[in-house]
Amino acid sequence: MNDESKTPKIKMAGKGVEVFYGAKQAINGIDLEVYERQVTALIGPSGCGKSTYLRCLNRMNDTIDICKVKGLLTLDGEDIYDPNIDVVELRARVGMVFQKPNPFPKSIYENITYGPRIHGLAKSKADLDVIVEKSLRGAGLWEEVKDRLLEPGTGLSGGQQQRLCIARAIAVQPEVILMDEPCSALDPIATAIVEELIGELREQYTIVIVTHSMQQAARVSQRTAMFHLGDLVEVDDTETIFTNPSEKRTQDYITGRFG
Ligand SMILES: Nc1ncnc2c1ncn2[C@@H]1O[C@H](COP(=O)(O)OP(=O)(O)OP(=O)(O)O)[C@@H](O)[C@H]1O
Repeated sequence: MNDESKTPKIKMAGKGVEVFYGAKQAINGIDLEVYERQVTALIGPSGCGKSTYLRCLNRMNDTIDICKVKGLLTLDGEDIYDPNIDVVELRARVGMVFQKPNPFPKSIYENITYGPRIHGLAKSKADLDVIVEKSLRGAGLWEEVKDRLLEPGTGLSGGQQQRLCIARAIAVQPEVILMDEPCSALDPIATAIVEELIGELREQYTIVIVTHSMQQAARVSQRTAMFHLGDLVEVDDTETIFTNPSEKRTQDYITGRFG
């Protein structure tokens, strides 16, 4: 093993991150690093700020009027809240998959091609065809939909729709994929398929996932960050968090004593 394989690169970092909704503080000054090509899980009881923190990473909180973000957040060392940052481009580099599958009310094909079109990633229909096949294969959906690409995305099953949303996210060649409880609306079989997919995606992408399921965090992530009441309680290798956490609050949460 060379040094590089031992020390993963920091892909995204937060330093002193505070988030306010009006006068109410939801994140109390968090430092958190996300390593490249790893899955980082954000866990903690309801309302502790997991989704709020996740949304800081691609400035999704900008869409909420009363929300103010302070502190430093970087992507490859670059301040993503710098006024010169193009937010549309940032959200292509840091894509997002939501809790409820939300395909556009358009065909499977158009769901995938919308992003690449607006980002100018394709010059021709042939280019788009390649992107569609590659993205659907990447999301493990190609075999199931290749004969019905012009049918509405909303006609797919819930699990297929979520994989379509993952395909849509990867179609614009992101570097980071944020997932906010991506399996909470899925049945156990669809959940297992998406979890397996997350394992494959991390070979190419950096992933940050919010999950309420301890088992899911343990299965899919390499690092786990425990949140409580707007604080980062601790962050460590997933195995350490689940077998030997440093903090009592983490121990209590993972053993079901609160939350
Ligand atoms: N749009 C909003 N307007 C006002 N307050 C908000 C908004 N979104 C979140 N909050 C508040 O911020 C705090 C953190 O919420 P957040 O959704 O980030 O927590 P969470 O850990 O993701 O919760 P859950 O697990 O229930 O999804 C909560 O007190 C919540 O009520």
